[in-house]
Amino acid sequence: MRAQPEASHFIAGTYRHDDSVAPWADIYPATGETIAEIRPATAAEIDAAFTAALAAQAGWAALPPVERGRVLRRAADILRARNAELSELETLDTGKPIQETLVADAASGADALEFFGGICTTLNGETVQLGEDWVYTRREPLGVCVGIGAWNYPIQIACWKAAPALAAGNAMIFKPSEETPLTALKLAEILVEAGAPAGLFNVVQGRGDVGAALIADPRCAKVSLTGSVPTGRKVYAAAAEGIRHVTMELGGKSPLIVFEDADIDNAVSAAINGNFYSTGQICSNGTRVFVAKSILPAFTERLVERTRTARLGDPLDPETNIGPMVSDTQRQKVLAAIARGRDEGAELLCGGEAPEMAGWYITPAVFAGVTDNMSLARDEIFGPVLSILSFEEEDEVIARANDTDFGLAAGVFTRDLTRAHRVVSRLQAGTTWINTYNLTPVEAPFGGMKLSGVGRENARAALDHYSQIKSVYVCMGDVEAPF
Ligand SMILES: NC(=O)c1ccc[n+]([C@@H]2O[C@H](COP(=O)([O-])OP(=O)(O)OC[C@H]3O[C@@H](n4cnc5c(N)ncnc54)[C@H](O)[C@@H]3O)[C@@H](O)[C@H]2O)c1
Repeated sequence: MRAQPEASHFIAGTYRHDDSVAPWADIYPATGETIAEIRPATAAEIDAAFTAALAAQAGWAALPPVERGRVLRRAADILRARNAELSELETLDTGKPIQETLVADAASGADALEFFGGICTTLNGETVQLGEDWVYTRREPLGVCVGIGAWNYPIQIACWKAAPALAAGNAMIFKPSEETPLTALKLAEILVEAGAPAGLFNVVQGRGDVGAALIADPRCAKVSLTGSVPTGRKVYAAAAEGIRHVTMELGGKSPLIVFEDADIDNAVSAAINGNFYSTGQICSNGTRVFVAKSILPAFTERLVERTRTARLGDPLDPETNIGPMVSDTQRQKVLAAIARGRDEGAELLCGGEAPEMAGWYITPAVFAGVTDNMSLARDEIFGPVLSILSFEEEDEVIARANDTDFGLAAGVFTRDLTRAHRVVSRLQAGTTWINTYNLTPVEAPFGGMKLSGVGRENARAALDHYSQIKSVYVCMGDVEAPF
């Protein structure tokens, strides 16, 4: 098997698993070939992960921040040095084209480790003067944090959670998605190589039941989930039992609004990036493309013409820009959403087919004539399906863009400076773009409003979500009492 790790879990600095547990097959989505066999964690392995994490965390939190930061920055350097091999592994696990994984996955994880390795030295409290007396605050770690990942950006998600968690002095137990178990193990190896104490970052494998067992453990101080809204509801409820801290990075149905004065080619590029990158398996995708009526024909023609040039194929070929879906299950869900869209009366202008080739491919689909109540405009599809809706007025499009339970992201294309800021300020979304789409640098907070989530990843904001404030009142005089 091409990508078999030494064992399924990485706990207390070493690989291990219980041979008596039946494995599942980890499959390369482009061929259906089994590339590794992975075993779910047992209760004893989950216990070992908490024991190791707790033991490592106290000493780690006591280090001067600059020393913690140095370890994270070294890990960033190792990730970058191994980018080619990590990218190939990520492509095998997810089916994403190598031209994407080389630039967007381990590379973005390295950015997170470098960024949080730098700013953890600034995680300070404040002093509040109260006459003679004063209060100072300390930003303290939470303890052992649990990270649970989705399958679309496995190593990026692991790094986006581990980097701020460790920077703030916590330990982490990370459970990757069962579809993509491999690269988080590499991150665990690399952190140890960079100088992190054994047990600081552990990886345990499994499905939802293992995730649930991690959250239920009384030693879990926080859970950060990247996943769908239905899973988010379960994880949030489980976390509530133990009053754990939470970060929820959930799904979306985001609007991309193209006004009549937009640069049409740039807007088309953004629509392509915001719908078909990673074969459409991106939470923040702008799947509802609202186009001003006056430019609808020009925009649609250009979009379809360019979408037809997409190159499906072997994800390891550098020329391929559309890989397969992550699993056959996901492909079937997307094909069903496409069929429903046609039944509801939307017009399929191109794509939306499962080509006759090995692997779980779907050609990128563009629908026109989509209206607000169609399932295409309401449900998160999580595949290469773009819907065009037309609009006439600014107020109208803002109201329609906000008419969704999700609120992850939104984009606006216009050359009118004041309109751009005015519209963005009224959109109910946590991550927004003006004249671009889906750029997520580590320096910018990322996360959702409404059902799309709670808390933020990246930027300084993430450190707040991995630390808690202690206030210390300092009395400089005598203590008065009534008797
Ligand atoms: N907002 C973001 O940052 C972001 C990023 C990527 C993906 N997503 C979302 O993720 C979804 C696709 O990923 P997916 O199909 O892997 O999501 P999913 O919700 O099916 O699974 C996510 C993770 O949760 C685990 N899980 C499932 N049930 C659980 C339970 N009861 N307790 C604990 N853990 C449990 C799974 O094993 C997996 O590791 C989409 O909805 C997408 O929008 C969000």
